[in-house]
Amino acid sequence: MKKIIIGDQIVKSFGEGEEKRRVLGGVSACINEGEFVAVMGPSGSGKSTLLFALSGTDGIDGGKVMVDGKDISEIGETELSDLRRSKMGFVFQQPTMLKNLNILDNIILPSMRGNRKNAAKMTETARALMKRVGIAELEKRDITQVSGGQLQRAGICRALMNSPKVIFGDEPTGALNSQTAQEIMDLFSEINAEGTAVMLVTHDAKVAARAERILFMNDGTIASELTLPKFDGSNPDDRIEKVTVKMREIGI
Ligand SMILES: Nc1ncnc2c1ncn2[C@@H]1O[C@H](COP(=O)(O)OP(=O)(O)OP(=O)(O)O)[C@@H](O)[C@H]1O
Repeated sequence: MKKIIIGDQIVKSFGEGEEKRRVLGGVSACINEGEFVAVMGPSGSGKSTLLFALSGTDGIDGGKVMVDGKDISEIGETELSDLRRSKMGFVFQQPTMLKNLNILDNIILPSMRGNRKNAAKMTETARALMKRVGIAELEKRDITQVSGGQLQRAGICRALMNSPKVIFGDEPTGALNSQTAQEIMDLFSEINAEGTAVMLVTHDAKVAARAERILFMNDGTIASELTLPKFDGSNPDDRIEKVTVKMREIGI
């Protein structure tokens, strides 16, 4: 299977001098085309740091990250940001959106950079995505006039604007009630079933159980891995049970 992202022996530290702390201690992890990967582990184990390293959002101190066959340390800032914009989408716990723009413009804005000529096409794409995730009627609303779940749907539209090869999510359901979280996870599963790879950082076994590979981090390393069949909606409870058993086994 083709690997879209390869992280090889990634080392990352924060702080200086005596305060310096190694957060990733030589982590190797990849994302295959169309794969759904979850990253679990205790708070502070390095999950988000790994996500930011693999997506080229943050630099690393050692090792290598390859995106679509390119070593990202060997390309300039502009090429890296183009690569991130064209191949990756990002969904966070709470989408950061601009208060003075409506939902539609917030979805379009990040993909417009350097591409103003395509405004009509972008609007068309955004409208199709909004319809698809069930928020078509909200395009003119301010971001303060929608629910947390609706805002997260808008965040997912924004992440999908450039048809990325991979979507990264950092606790995308962390701020949602369980019903809305389930709906958002259904959306991630659908997006993945259509061929987009997904990597989600989560503390929630229910969320991780949607993945086909779960990386369990501990203290800056991948302590264990669990593989499940691709999610097709069947046996959700069995999958969650497998994840929780594994979590207990490795003590997280
Ligand atoms: N920009 C930063 N500057 C300094 N320390 C940082 C920075 N980002 C992360 N850290 C530290 O690195 C460690 C790992 O952080 P990270 O956010 O990757 O953990 P995590 O497993 O995602 O945790 P959580 O589940 O709480 O989100 C933590 O001790 C954190 O305080």
